[in-house]
Amino acid sequence: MAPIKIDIDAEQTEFEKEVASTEDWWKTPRQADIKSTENCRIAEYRKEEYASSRQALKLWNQMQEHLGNGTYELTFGATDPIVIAEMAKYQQVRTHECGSHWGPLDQIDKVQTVYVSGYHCGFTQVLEPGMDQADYPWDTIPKVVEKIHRSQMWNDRRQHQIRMSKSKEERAKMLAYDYLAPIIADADMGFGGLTSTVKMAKLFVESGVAMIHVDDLASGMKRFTTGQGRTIVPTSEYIGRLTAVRMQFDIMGAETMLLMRTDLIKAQFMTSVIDPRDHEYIIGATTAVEPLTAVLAKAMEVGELSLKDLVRVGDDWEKTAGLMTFDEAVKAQATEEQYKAYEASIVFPTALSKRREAAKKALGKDIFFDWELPRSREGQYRYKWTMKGITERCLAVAPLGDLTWPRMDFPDLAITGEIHAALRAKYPRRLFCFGYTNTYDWAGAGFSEADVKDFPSKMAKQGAIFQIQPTWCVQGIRHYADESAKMFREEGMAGYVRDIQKPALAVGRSGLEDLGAYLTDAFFETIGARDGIS
Ligand SMILES: C[C@](O)(C(=O)O)[C@H](CC(=O)O)C(=O)O
Repeated sequence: MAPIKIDIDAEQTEFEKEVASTEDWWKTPRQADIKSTENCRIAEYRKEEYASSRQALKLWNQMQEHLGNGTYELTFGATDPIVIAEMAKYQQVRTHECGSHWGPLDQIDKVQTVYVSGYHCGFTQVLEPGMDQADYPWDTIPKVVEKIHRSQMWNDRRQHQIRMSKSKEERAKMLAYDYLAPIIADADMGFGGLTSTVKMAKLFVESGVAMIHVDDLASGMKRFTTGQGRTIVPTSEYIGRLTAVRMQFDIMGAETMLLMRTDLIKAQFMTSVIDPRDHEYIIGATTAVEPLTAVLAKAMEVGELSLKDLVRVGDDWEKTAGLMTFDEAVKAQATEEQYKAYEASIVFPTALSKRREAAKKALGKDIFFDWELPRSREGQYRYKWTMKGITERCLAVAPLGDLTWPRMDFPDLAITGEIHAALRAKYPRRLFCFGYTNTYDWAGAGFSEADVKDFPSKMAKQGAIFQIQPTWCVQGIRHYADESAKMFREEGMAGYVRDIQKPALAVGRSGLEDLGAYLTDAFFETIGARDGIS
């Protein structure tokens, strides 16, 4: 291929125009709360028009409305286009007669969006299924989002074709649905190195996603049956992941939204102590015991130990190690005045080395504290989650994205209230997410049915205007599939006609029009292909 001739001055003028337009874009209301990366000088910068931007603006506007009205979006996890098409029937009713005008605000109800769960995709959308370890290829969920978005666009076209084949009088009697619900997808921890995070962010924009969430979990270190569930990465690594996404969205000029999730709540481990912002929360031994790994190695010499056996050996070791944070170790040995003097001399973020110096100065002696001794066989450091630690981390990354999600698998308005208030003290328009789990025992925790009904609106009043039940796509589908399989086994077609076909046809859900029978035939009419019969 022969090189092209470039007018250097014209090229420079065009690039400066692009830079100027990016800086103007960053001043729009949608972008105003975001600290974009100063990357628009990156030569790769090319602002394109993306469906992702259209859908992100739609989602952002929905959120502004919820923020203004004290309402909230509550949706559930799904990946099947048929499920997602049915979800659209519980969204605004749009009448084509008034263009793309949405139904009145009071018609905005829940289920205005679609959530794509990593937990679900890691089992159903991959060649090799598995538990929610986010160990599947990083392009798995972007491809699922693209499939969903294409099906939404197809349904929108199909619906338009049917409607415009009818008279105005007939159309006035027909319901129309907004199939183009914004899609929010689980981007897990960004999938390893920062370049894979950048590529994943690019693929998500090109897939039509409206928003993704990225968390601070360590890759592949979740444990599900031993109670040692969550390992997180240092604050610096978390910031790196989110900055990689922010940079890629900025390079593309995409309006795509970023939901920043932290799994600090109930986290027990951290992969590294490289960031002094985390030192306050790292747990160490305060007695000169053998390293835990040496004790575990000895225990394993006597024979095969299960994970739970190893946890038990670890629990026994803990009783001798005096595990606590450095501040707790100082407090245990200081007088009230000495501890006050110690606290007054440390400012955030204070590395352990500085804390040791401050303690020696305040107490006149060294404090024995060794965070290496409790390290696990995978090298994890012990971590103590605190409200202060969560708030610090959420504040550190807030300007990089749109919403904050301090993930917790138990509904506690006191915890979310404190964290959300701390964020809003600095970022008054901060929006939040809350996710529900499929196993929480609401009744056992004292919630009445009325409490459960009211919980989402109470959470919304704290700013969590985006709420998800991500695992309906596993628990819900299993439940209905189980019922259907049982019905087929026990009653065959009689059960199918009674329980599925009759109620479905009663509301016109034959499946034909939903799968495009009219549109396909319209192709034949247009192409003029005749098979000699029709
Ligand atoms: C939201 C989530 O990331 C998902 O993959 O759906 C999971 C869901 C769950 O485990 O309940 C999560 O919250 O980690």
